[in-house]
Amino acid sequence: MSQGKIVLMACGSFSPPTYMHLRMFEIARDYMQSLGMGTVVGGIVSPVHDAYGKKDLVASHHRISMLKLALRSSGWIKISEWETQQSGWTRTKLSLQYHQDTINCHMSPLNINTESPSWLPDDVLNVNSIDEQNNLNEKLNGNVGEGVTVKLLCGADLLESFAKPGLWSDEDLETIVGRHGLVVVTRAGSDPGRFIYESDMLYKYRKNVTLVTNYIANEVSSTVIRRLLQRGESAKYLTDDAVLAYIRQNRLYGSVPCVTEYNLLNDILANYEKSPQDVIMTSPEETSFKNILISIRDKPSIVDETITVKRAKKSNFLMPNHTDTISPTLDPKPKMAYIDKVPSTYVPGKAVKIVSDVKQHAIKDEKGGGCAL
Ligand SMILES: Nc1ncnc2c1ncn2[C@@H]1O[C@H](COP(=O)(O)OP(=O)(O)OP(=O)(O)O)[C@@H](O)[C@H]1O
Ligand SMILES: NC(=O)c1ccc[n+]([C@@H]2O[C@H](COP(=O)(O)O)[C@@H](O)[C@H]2O)c1
Repeated sequence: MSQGKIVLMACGSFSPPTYMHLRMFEIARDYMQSLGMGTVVGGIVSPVHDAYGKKDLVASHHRISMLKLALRSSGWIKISEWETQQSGWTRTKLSLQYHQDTINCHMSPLNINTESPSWLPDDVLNVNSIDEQNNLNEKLNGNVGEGVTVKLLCGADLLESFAKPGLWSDEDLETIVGRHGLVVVTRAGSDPGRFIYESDMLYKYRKNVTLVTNYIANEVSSTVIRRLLQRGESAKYLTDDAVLAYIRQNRLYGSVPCVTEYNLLNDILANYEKSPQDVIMTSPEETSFKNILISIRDKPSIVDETITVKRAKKSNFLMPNHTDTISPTLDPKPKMAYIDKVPSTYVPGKAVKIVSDVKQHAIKDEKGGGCAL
C-alpha cells in the first residue's frame, strides 16, 4: 500500500560522512518506489548538535562543510543545519516533527510566496506534478492524506540503540514509529527483523517499519575512516575525495597532510565550490603576471593535468590570479596550483613537473634539470 509522499530524513553525527551514509538514501528510495510504497519526494541529512558530545564529533561547521562536499552531486538530498543551530541537542522526535511541519506549511497554497528553507527538497514543491498512480488511487480511497510524511532513515544499529536503557523515551519512540515511520537499512551483525519481533512497541507498529536489505553490503563507517586517518593510512574510496581533502586541510581526526602532488592539488580544489570565473585569488603580486603552463604529473611519463597559472614578472613567486586562464577550458573543475618559487631560468609556456612535500615545493623543467627549492 502506498504511504503517500515521503521525505527520508537521516539523523546522526556524520563525523565524517561516508559513502554508505549517502547510499542509504539511494537504496531506501529505490526499494520504496519499486514496491509502490510511496513517492519519495526528497531526502534530508540532519547532523546532530555539537552538544551531543559523542567521541570524535568535530564541530558542526566542519561536518556541514564535509556533507556539502559529499552531496554536491545529489539532486534530491539536502542538508538541514536546523539541529546544529538550536541552543543544545534536540531529540529526534522533535527534529522529525519540526521538519515535517515546516514542509507541510510550505506546501500550503497560503505560503506559496514565503521563502523556503535551504534544506527543503526541490520536489516537495512540485509534489502534485509528480504524484504517482499509486498515490492517486490511495488518495481516492481515502488511505493517504495530502501532506508529506517525514520518515526516519537509519541503519540497523540505530534501530537497535532503541533498546539501550535511558537513551530514548518510550513516548518519543512511539511517536517516531507510530506517526512518522522508520526505514531501516540492514547492517552486518544486526538482525533488525528479530529486533522488531522482540519489541512489543515495534511489533505493534510494524506496518510503519520498512526493512531494506542492503544486498551491496558496505561496512564503511565514520569510525573506520577516522581510524585510518589517525594511523596515516589511506581512506580513499570510502568517502568522497573532496571530503578527504577537507579533512587533511583542516587536520581533522588527527590526520596529517599527505605528500603527493595530487593531494596538494586536491586540497586546493576542495576550497573552490564556485565556478572558476567567480574565484579571485588573493595574492601579494596581483599586477604584471605572465602566463606559464604547468603540467601536473602523477608519474614522470604521464601528464595527467595541464593547468595555467600566472607568474609575477618582478619576483620569483608563482600565483594563480584569475582562474579564467584555466586550460583545458571544457573541464568544469577549477584547476590551479600554488608554487612558492620558480627557478629564474624558467621559460613561460614550458611544461613543468611539480614535486611537493609538506615543507617545500620544487619545480623541474621537462628535461628534469630544474632546481629544487
Ligand atoms: N555501513 C552502514 N550501513 C547501514 N547504515 C549505516 C552505515 N553506516 C552508517 N549508517 C547509518 O547512518 C546513520 C548515521 O550514522 P552515524 O553518523 O552514527 O554513522 P556511523 O558511520 O555509524 O558513525 P560512527 O562510526 O562514528 O559511530 C545511522 O542511522 C547509521 O545507522
Ligand atoms: N532520544 C533521542 O531522540 C535520541 C537518543 C539517542 C540518539 N538520538 C539521535 O540518533 C543519532 C545517533 O547518531 P550516532 O549514531 O552518531 O550516535 C543522533 O542524531 C542523535 O540525536 C536520538
